[in-house]
Amino acid sequence: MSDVQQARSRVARALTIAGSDSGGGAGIQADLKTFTVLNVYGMSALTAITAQNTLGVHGIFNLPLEAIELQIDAVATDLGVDAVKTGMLSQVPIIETVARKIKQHNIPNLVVDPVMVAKGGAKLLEDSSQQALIDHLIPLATVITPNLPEAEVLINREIKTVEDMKEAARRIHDFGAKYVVVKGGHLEGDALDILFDGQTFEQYVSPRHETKHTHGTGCTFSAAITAELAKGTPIREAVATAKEFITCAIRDTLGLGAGHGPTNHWAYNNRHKN
Ligand SMILES: Nc1ncnc2c1ncn2[C@@H]1O[C@H](COP(=O)(O)OP(=O)(O)OP(=O)(O)O)[C@@H](O)[C@H]1O
Ligand SMILES: Cc1ncc(COP(=O)(O)O)c(N)n1
Repeated sequence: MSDVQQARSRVARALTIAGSDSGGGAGIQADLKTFTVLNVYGMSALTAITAQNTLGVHGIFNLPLEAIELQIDAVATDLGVDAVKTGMLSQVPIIETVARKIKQHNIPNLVVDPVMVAKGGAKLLEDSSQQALIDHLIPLATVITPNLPEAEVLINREIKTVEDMKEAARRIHDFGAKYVVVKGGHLEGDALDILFDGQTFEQYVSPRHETKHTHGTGCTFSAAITAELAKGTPIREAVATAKEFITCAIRDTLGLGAGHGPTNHWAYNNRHKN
């Protein structure tokens, strides 16, 4: 086996197809930091550039479809991809292009984070694009990871209780995703997430940390699932690791910025040191 072949057989490779967050807390930047901490080689295909900090989104610049296609082609045809996640895909043609490319390159282990609105309230997915997610991307997904407002939009129904979360998971599973993780970060009480495989439910619970520094929690959580799937970790364990990763990242806050600050991506590796 050549050096290159040996390295390829050792290193798990993950691709994030998402928007850039200049503040580094969410989007591509959060994903690549998470991949690195979990010992996975990270690659990116940018869909948009956002001018963003902890106070909000100050500008959104979608990239041309050709730029998105060529980035995916470049990494898939040379470096190889063991798992891929999608984040901010704001317009219908972007969603269609990304879905087509994932199919064309037969990229395994697709994690769809159906990003719709930033913490500060800025829309990152145009309303007209919601149906395109359901039609084109969710049927390809190994896992989809909606937060409560996203799940409500997808099923057009309010979610107020854990039973509602389970019903949402059932309905979203019917759209064709193999696994659904409904994140309960937006409910009160413990931070409870639910994994549904089409038959059984698994719950992941952690204490809620009272903090405003939760910018990018969803991106980081789904990136951690992606990294674990890239290594071949089974889904239940992958979600458990992601839950521990995000719990540490929220708990050991960095305290950056005047608004919703980023989480601490190093915290997971430091968790046994204190
Ligand atoms: N205050 C908190 N304390 C502990 N865990 C939390 C807290 N807020 C969210 N979580 C956990 O973080 C993960 C992400 O959930 P959340 O619902 O915040 O996603 P999100 O809204 O998509 O995030 P974002 O939009 O900020 O990227 C979940 O595992 C959730 O349970
Ligand atoms: C580029 C990009 N992708 C995703 C999010 C969502 O993260 P949050 O809801 O924490 O603002 C974001 N703000 N920016």
